[in-house]
Amino acid sequence: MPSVPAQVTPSRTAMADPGPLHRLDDLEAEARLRLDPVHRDFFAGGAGDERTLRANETAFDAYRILPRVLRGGGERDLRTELLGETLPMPVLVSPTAFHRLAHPEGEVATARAVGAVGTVLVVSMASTTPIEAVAEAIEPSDRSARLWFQLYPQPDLGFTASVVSRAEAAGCRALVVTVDSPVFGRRDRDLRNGFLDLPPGYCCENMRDPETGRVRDIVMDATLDWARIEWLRATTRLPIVLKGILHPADARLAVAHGVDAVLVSNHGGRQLDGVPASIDALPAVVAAVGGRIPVLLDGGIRRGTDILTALALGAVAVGVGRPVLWALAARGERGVSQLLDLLRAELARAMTLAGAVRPADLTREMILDRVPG
Ligand SMILES: Cc1cc2nc3c(=O)[nH]c(=O)nc-3n(C[C@H](O)[C@H](O)[C@H](O)COP(=O)(O)O)c2cc1C
Ligand SMILES: O=C(O)C(=O)c1ccccc1
Repeated sequence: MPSVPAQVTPSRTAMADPGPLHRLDDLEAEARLRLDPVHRDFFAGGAGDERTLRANETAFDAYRILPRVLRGGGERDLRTELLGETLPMPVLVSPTAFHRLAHPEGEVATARAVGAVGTVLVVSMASTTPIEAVAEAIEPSDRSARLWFQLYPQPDLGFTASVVSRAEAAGCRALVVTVDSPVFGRRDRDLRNGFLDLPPGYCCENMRDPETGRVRDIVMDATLDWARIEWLRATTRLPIVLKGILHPADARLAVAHGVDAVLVSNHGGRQLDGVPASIDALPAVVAAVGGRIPVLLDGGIRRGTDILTALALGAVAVGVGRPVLWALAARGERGVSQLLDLLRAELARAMTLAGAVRPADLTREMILDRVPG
């Protein structure tokens, strides 16, 4: 029998081509081998007992797809209109912090991969690469790629305005304002691991003060209210997306305040534990918005069939968070490309099998809900 080396942790330099990607789950397993366990817990974890974190994925089990047959149509057309632009598919990359903890190339690798596919990367305010460098990473030939900027509005309005100006100047096409975080969620894994801050050598580059060069801490602001959304509306001409809407009454208020889109999200189960899975909160928000603005969703999207279910329940597009971090940690830029290609292929196949040529063909009647496990 050949001897097996005791050292199983693959080194990055020695890594052979990982080959094709058949299953999104494989990325998480590969990432686990490569990540510092403390960072892995930060990426994987949720708030409290992680009930919402688990629910985001398992809630999809209660929905079944009722396909239509004999509808023909040939090749699928996944193009999606969103905020005045055409995306190649209804999938965005949701904002996640600290990509350089997943891979040395960090947000630059993510941006190159998303750029090549031509969809939207929502760059986190807690990015470990400055927004300008993320924008530069996208090849000029990938001009259809878009960056949106995720903002935690800071109590210092002048500083908030300067961050928004930076995002505008870097070419970001929308502002995604996270509204589910008036305070940081309590995450037991991070507390137990003592993960409180970035390791030396890393920082939230978008928090650098334009005058002093000092990097500020991100403040989760419990005074944030609708008046601040009005202030933002008057501060920027960029479209505003509110991220973290779950209650239909808030969706109505968002429309009333001239917001351009809402993103149904529970922050991947990292803020208030015990809130519904995103997919379960979606139908009521869609009903409240009544088609006046687009509704997006993130949380627990792992399969093309999950995307199909969300679109049929009224989302215009979905975001993926953790899968991108696993892809980046496991395989770098190539992993993120493979992940997006896999989701696109799975969605196209699911739509073909369900008899939908375009996302608009996916309707509420094609989903059976409350199916017992
Ligand atoms: C490690 C990590 C960091 C995140 N950082 C941010 C952030 O900086 N800003 C934000 O609005 N949301 C952040 N999120 C939430 C994601 O944007 C998204 O809502 C969530 O990950 C979607 O769920 P999924 O991971 O199941 O796809 C983060 C999520 C994770 C897992
Ligand atoms: O961890 C998060 O979910 C998150 O949103 C965040 C925000 C600021 C800094 C680090 C992470």
